[in-house]
Amino acid sequence: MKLKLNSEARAILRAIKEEIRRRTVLPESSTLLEKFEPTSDPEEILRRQEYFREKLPLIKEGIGEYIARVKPIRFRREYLHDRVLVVDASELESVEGLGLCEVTTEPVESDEYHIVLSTVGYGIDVELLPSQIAPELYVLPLWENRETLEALARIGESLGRESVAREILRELAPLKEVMERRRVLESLDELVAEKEKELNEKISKKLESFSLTLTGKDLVSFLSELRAGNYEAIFRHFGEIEGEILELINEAEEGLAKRLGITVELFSREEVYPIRALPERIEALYRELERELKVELYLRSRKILERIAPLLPELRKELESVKELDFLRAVKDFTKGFSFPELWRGGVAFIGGRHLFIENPQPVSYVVGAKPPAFNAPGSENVSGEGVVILTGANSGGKTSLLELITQIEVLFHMGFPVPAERAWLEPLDEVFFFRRKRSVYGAGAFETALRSFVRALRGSGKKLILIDEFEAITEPGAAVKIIGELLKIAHEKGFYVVIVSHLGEDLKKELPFARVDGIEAKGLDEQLNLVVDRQPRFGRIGRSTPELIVERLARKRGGVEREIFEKILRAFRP
Ligand SMILES: Nc1ncnc2c1ncn2[C@@H]1O[C@H](COP(=O)(O)OP(=O)(O)OP(=O)(O)O)[C@@H](O)[C@H]1O
Repeated sequence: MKLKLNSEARAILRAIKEEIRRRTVLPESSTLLEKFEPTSDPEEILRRQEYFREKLPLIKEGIGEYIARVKPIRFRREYLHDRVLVVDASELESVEGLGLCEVTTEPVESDEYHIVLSTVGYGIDVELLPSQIAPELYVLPLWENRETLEALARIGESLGRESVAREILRELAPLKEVMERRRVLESLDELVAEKEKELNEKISKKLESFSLTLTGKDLVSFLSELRAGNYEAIFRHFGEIEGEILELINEAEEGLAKRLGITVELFSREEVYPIRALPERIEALYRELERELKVELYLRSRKILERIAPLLPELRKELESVKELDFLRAVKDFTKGFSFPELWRGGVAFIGGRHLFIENPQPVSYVVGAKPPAFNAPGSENVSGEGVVILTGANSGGKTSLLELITQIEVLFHMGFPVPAERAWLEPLDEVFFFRRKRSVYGAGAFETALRSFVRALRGSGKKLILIDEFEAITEPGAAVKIIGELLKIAHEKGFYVVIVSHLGEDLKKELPFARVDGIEAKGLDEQLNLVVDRQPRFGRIGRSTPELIVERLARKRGGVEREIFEKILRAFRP
């Protein structure tokens, strides 16, 4: 049973949804709003209230930051070109269906592929399961989404439970080393170039200091050796430096080996200076490392997956529930200070209602229909269960805003949400109509349209709330009294709840003894003749209008003949 809303009431529903939507941080969370379409079913309203009562308190401050860091984790089926699977002919068909990698029944040259898997003993033993053939397809997306896992773990903590994401993160830890080596591999060229430069700088320094030592005492003995034809000694001298250079080369290669986790022989020993890393050796090193890392990654992934595979369904659930948490967080933020309305069989009543879209609104209490025993707004003794109310009062007093507030409260109530009021008593309705004032459109067209929609609202039966903002603006006051009078009689007979804004309170009251007339009034005028309005309507009292207040003020301020005239005018307002 959906609550029916006319187009202007629906616009308020849309505005409310937008408020919640803009508070969510994930793109899909607001789809949950679909589950909270306004309903007329009291049971369903209570169920939703129960849900929010239970869930909203669980949402802790700061959880939004983690929610924002949760990205979807996508596991994609990919064809892996780096491996081959050697199987028995009988298995061929079913395994090709998996579409994960090359499959053959013949033994293969191991150079062709980095990884050779087999069910028949030609490579790494596997069963024909995606998790054994291509475990990286599961493990790598998780590794790449560590931030999401970490955020999930934090969200779990904030909810007081351990997320499976924490466990998955722990299991993924052994991948770190392989992934680091992969990174190093990717920058192998730069790394080698850097080492090469460093090495040549060291050698060049050595050579400089070597030439320096020759200029000293050494030079004399060097020359005498030369004169004596003792070349052996001279070569020994050079040999010494050569040994030192070789040592530097070894050192550089050892440094690289440490980072790459593999023995390395890259630099040519033929030339002395500058030393060059041989491109074909770099290439060979790259290939060797690549293969080793692929195999290593495969083996570790397989082992990790064995342990985390049972956790993945739960992870999926947790990821899904983040949307709900995001939604709840948005609702919690939007409904801060709101309260859950009580189900009530007598119309609409609330204490301290706060308009959603007015900044720092003056809280307003209001009642249409039966008055709840605890409804204690000032002046409520003048309320005696009227279902039809005529709302009168000063221009810009807040009449339209009050109709909006009533609609907001009704819409939120029927969505199962808390409402912006200290306390509220609300009856589940079948239909809510909100007719805004049609601004200064005179003429038969607008009048006809408005009249037709009112009559449509009055058709049929059921629980209805009809809010009408100043209908007389589009017709003549005399005619308006007759029309409104008849419409409200019908509404009264059918037991519909109506609030109608009108300046014709006086005349309508005469026609409609069953209706209550409320008034929003100015507390007075400030120095600039501006109204100081009390937004709280007075129950059962016609509101004085702006012109009346201005006349009153002038009557009080002026003296002599003028004052007499002003007082005369003022008396005309108060028959
Ligand atoms: N409860 C409130 N607290 C604070 N400001 C309010 C409140 N209600 C209305 N206002 C402000 O008063 C101004 C006039 O409100 P509104 O348009 O509802 O008055 P109105 O009585 O319908 O006026 P009119 O007679 O011109 O139709 C608006 O700027 C609105 O933001």
